[in-house]
Amino acid sequence: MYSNFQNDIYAKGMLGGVRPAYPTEFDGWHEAAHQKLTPEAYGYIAGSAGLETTAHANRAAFARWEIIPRMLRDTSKRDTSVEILGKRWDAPIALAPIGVMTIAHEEGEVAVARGASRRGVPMIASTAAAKPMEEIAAALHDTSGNETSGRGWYQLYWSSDRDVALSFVRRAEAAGFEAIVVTVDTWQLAWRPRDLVQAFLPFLRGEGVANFLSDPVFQSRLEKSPQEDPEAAIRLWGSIFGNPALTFDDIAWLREQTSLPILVKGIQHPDDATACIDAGADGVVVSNHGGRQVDGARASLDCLPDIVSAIGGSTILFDSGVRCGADIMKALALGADAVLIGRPMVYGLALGGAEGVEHVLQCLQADFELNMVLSGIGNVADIDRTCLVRADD
Ligand SMILES: Cc1cc2nc3c(=O)[nH]c(=O)nc-3n(C[C@H](O)[C@H](O)[C@H](O)COP(=O)(O)O)c2cc1C
Ligand SMILES: CC(C)CC(=O)C(=O)O
Repeated sequence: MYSNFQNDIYAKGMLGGVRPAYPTEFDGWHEAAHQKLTPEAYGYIAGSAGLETTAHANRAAFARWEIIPRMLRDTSKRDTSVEILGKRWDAPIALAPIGVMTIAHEEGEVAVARGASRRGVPMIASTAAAKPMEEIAAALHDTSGNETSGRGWYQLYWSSDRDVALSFVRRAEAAGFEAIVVTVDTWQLAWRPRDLVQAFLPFLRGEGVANFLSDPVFQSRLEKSPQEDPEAAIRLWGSIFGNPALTFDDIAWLREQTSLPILVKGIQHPDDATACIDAGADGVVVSNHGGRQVDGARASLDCLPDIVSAIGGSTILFDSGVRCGADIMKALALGADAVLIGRPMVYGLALGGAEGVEHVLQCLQADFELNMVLSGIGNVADIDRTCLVRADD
């Protein structure tokens, strides 16, 4: 039971005089991480596009839904597990793909992988990770210590050099990642004022390009190795990173290249969701990239119900604005199969590396479980639209 964590905290405090090493909710993680991070790293992580209207809308959308807890329902048996793409997850939570995590902590995605596997939470490793995917996979699957083997998916930023994109998929298969998540909303960075005013883009100093620099196909495009001529390697990265020409036909093409499940991340319109499934994807991630791409875009949570109506039965994951157990419950009630945790995890990483990630996940798992059972629901499958009302009704 995840909620044993609550008892542990009280017992350690009252019997041993020890308080938790880190805050236990989002604002606390955010504030403490703000103190620790460099101004540039904080701006990159916390910032969003434009006036950050969409980032705020993501949160406001959660506030427009309210849970009506039901009483006197037997919740003595509780089950937070879900089945996603044929695999059982202990909780409806995975880690969102987040690039260049060495700006938050020196061990970057390796620490994220360790924290995630200790909590049994699947991790989606980003193409823009600061560590090569093989290193992340090794950390995920490392069962030394008391870690259990973790579960990983690979997030593909689809290069305009298709052979590089395919090489990433082949490497992901070989490294044991269990699904490919194609992110389609960020083939170019949006107007991000916090980064612009600090003129900060970590990739240009070689952070977050490890998957490219270590890739044999990428290397074959260079005259000299990335070690011999790092500047030329970064220039090539900049020119082939994203692919504005991508269409649903490419998703259909990818379907023929790999037997791994494919999810398309960054979907906000029900017709796009339908087209992804028609092209052979197994599901989508409803997401506006945490408000980091199209400022003025609709809140991600508000996009969810129409997409569920359009492609219900396919796998539907959700992110953008998930901060606490109640948010997880609301997203599930509106039809998501599971949610992805973004910034809360990054702040945990900044605070304490693998231990900080583990702590944040443990808090979210306990908070979710308690929210669910105290609402009179013993099983994730029973979370549905009847749990919620609109705040303005
Ligand atoms: C610092 C940072 C880096 C990110 N890098 C990636 C990435 O490499 N690939 C990707 O698909 N999404 C990336 N995202 C988006 C997340 O996967 C996710 O959609 C977003 O964080 C959800 O919003 P939230 O953190 O506000 O909940 C990034 C987000 C942040 C904050
Ligand atoms: C475009 C990537 C390199 C990173 C990303 O997804 C982000 O900063 O939101």
